[in-house]
Amino acid sequence: MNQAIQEQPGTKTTERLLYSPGLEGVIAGESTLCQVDEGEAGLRYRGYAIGDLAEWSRFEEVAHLLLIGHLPTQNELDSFSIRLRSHRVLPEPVQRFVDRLQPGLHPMDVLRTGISLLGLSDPDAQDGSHEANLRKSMRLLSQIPLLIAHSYRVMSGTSTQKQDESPDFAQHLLHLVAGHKHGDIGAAMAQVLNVSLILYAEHEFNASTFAARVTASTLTDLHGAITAAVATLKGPLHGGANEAVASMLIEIGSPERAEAWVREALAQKRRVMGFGHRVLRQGDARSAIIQRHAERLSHLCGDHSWYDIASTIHRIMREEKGLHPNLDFYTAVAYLLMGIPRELSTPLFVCSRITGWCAHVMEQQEHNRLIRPRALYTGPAPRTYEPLDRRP
Ligand SMILES: CC(=O)SCCNC(=O)CCNC(=O)[C@H](O)C(C)(C)COP(=O)(O)OP(=O)(O)OC[C@H]1O[C@@H](n2cnc3c(N)ncnc32)[C@H](O)[C@@H]1OP(=O)(O)O
Ligand SMILES: O=C([O-])CC(=O)C(=O)O
Repeated sequence: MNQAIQEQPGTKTTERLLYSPGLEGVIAGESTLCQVDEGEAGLRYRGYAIGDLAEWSRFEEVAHLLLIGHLPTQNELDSFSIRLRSHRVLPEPVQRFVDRLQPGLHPMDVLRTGISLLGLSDPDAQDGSHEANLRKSMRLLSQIPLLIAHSYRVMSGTSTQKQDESPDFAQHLLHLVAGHKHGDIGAAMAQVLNVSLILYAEHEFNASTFAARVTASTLTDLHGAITAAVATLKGPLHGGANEAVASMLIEIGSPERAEAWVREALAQKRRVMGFGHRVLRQGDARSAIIQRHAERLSHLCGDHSWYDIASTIHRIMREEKGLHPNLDFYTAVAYLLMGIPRELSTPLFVCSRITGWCAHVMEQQEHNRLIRPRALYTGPAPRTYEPLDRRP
């Protein structure tokens, strides 16, 4: 038994087992994918610092790092990108599902069901080998943006975008979800989206990844594990927080209203979305990176209002609660500036986290042990069974 865990506040030991509500502080498995550290090292993917990856890489390089295991050479990146582009098509049954969607559905629910359907059409559906899982992961990485964009367009009754053949993942995604963006501002938006995809790609045993690993640990299929992960990400305590932050910024509307709004929320003991973290109690290294990009994009767009509302909330939360923003907070500012519909904020998270999820599913299945913890029973003491006709 791990001594550090025993010392966690709120943990109780039963006769032989340890209990930590919400599994806080529990090491639930091993992983080579990512190191979450609040200290100097910050966050690292397979050993590489998040700051370096965000500064220098294309998202496809990070996807290659997580899925294949190393940063690609130029040749490897070219063939990885060509493979991704070749998968930019939705299978017929999925396209039919999309074409019949009605307005009013949440894009995360559509995505969850759509990914499950993609599993039915996948040519490797019945193959659970590592090679097949890698092929499925690559297909999902390309199909998910199309699924999100096409279904959003059907549900909102907007016209179909002209096909964008850009080889660059972030540029293609921006075109799909926010339309064509021209000139320097378009290039800057694609660059910030690229950074946000890198920051969102992986974060060890967060709730959605853990859900994927629990599902994968029964040796079920990859699409099933990813469907569970998408359902888990949707909640506002996890990935759904980026949409909730966008809603909050829109509701506040102008920088002058921000301080009163957040003080009122705190007075009513409401949670302010985009703040706090189960593990990163001293701050989220990713937040400072996306904040810097959101501020730069505000200058370039000549629109400071979202950023100013956000920085006022940030100041009050620090002063009043000592809480730090997490990755979702300033990401919402960047996405609003890009013209991304707020309901697509969490689906965009999926476009990136699919890499981390798939890498975890493969890692889990390669060193599998069924994930099956215990519960601390708190129900009634043993009692006598009364047959139906003798119950009062
Ligand atoms: C990509 C991601 O998934 S990052 C997380 C995204 N989620 C959010 O932004 C939602 C808002 N944040 C939260 O709800 C929480 O901070 C969580 C769920 C992320 C972490 O929660 P926990 O580890 O369970 O923290 P916990 O609930 O113990 O909070 C500790 C204290 O901080 C307070 N607190 C935590 N987050 C917030 C918040 N966002 N707003 C106001 N108060 C908060 C709690 O009320 C609690 O105060 P108390 O001790 O006076 O009761
Ligand atoms: O680690 C977590 O609990 C949540 C998070 O920041 C992420 O999934 O990126």
